[in-house]
Amino acid sequence: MPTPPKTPNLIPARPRIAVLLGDPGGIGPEMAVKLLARQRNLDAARVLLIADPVVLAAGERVAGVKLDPLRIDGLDDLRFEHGRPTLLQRDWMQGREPVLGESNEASGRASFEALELATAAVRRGQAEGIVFAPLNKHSLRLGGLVHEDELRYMQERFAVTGFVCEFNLTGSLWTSRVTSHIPLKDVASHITVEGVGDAVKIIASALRRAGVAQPRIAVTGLNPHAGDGGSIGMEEIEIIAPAIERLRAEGYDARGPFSPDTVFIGARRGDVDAVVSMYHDQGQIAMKLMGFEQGVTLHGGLPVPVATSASGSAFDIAGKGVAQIEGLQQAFDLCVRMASGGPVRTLSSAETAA
Ligand SMILES: NC(=O)C1=CN([C@@H]2O[C@H](COP(=O)(O)OP(=O)(O)OC[C@H]3O[C@@H](n4cnc5c(N)ncnc54)[C@H](O)[C@@H]3O)[C@@H](O)[C@H]2O)C=CC1
Ligand SMILES: NCC(=O)COP(=O)(O)O
Repeated sequence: MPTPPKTPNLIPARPRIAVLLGDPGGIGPEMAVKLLARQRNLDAARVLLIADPVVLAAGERVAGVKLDPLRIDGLDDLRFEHGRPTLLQRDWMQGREPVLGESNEASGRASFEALELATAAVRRGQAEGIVFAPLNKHSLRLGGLVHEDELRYMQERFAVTGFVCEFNLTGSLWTSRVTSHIPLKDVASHITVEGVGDAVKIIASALRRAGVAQPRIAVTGLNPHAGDGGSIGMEEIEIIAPAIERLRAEGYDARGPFSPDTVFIGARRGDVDAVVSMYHDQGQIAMKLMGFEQGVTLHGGLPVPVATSASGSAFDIAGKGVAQIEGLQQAFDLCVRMASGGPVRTLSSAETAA
């Protein structure tokens, strides 16, 4: 009879994480290769790298590192060896080198197909999480994405009928948003009592899972100065304040509506655990200024953690070898912790370095 391990609690769960290179024309391949060149990441998880070989080779050249993957032919053949990523490669680019610094159909298709394969691995019960290096939404569209964004695409692939929402994390502060990747001119018509309620509830639930028993959630207004008593717009009075009242009656510690331009002053000093904004830039400009390098995006509402860096495809520095990977590292760490049932917060730089 085999001897049971003496210290089972110290054995890492090593969840299976699908890792994607992101947009071939950007810094994603370089970032993903740098991430997987860190031995501690291969010790923490069983990595399934899904990649086009030409894009991977380009990423290796820019990063100045060569990975030593275990190659498999398909998901039916999935296996892992400790300390090496498993590589499932597909010739999406048909042998063509990625064109750095631009969006095009080939890049979009390669990114999109890799995402499709990663969701297939999850659906087949062969991966407990997904981490992708930065995608580019314009390329994705050229490559066939018809959804609002990759989150809504994954929602459909995972047959999630409930509300999904992007979370952006920097340190211990979280944000969610009522609208996400839609034109600014359409935002006001998408702000509803139900939408505000959904965005607060989903982040409250995520924070509770992260160990915050009664999350304090600040809700922004839509208009300058949260409407200034109705003199600069009525959405606060007619929609957002009633939504907050309803949430408070249901037991949520929702506060506001706060002026969108100043809400992060209190949030930064720890007055709240999360900020729910009405649209992308209300939250992301502040979050990126507070911690662009460490920022993480988590795709809330999906059956498994799907995480990426807050930073994007950075076409302006593609191929230069200067891409930082702290955000992607944080995304990977968070995904591994969530997939193995551990704490959900992001770590400080000192903790990450330890
Ligand atoms: N994780 C993801 O998949 C994300 C994807 N995006 C996508 O990226 C595309 C471009 O977005 P932008 O707004 O131009 O923002 P961006 O984050 O790609 O670039 C903004 C600025 O930050 C710099 N930068 C970005 N990442 C860096 C890194 N890792 N190391 C050093 N410098 C870095 C860039 O050089 C640029 O000056 C869009 O299509 C957007 O949808 C944006 C954010 C996250
Ligand atoms: N799905 C990742 C993503 O869209 C991140 O970009 P952002 O819109 O949160 O800036």
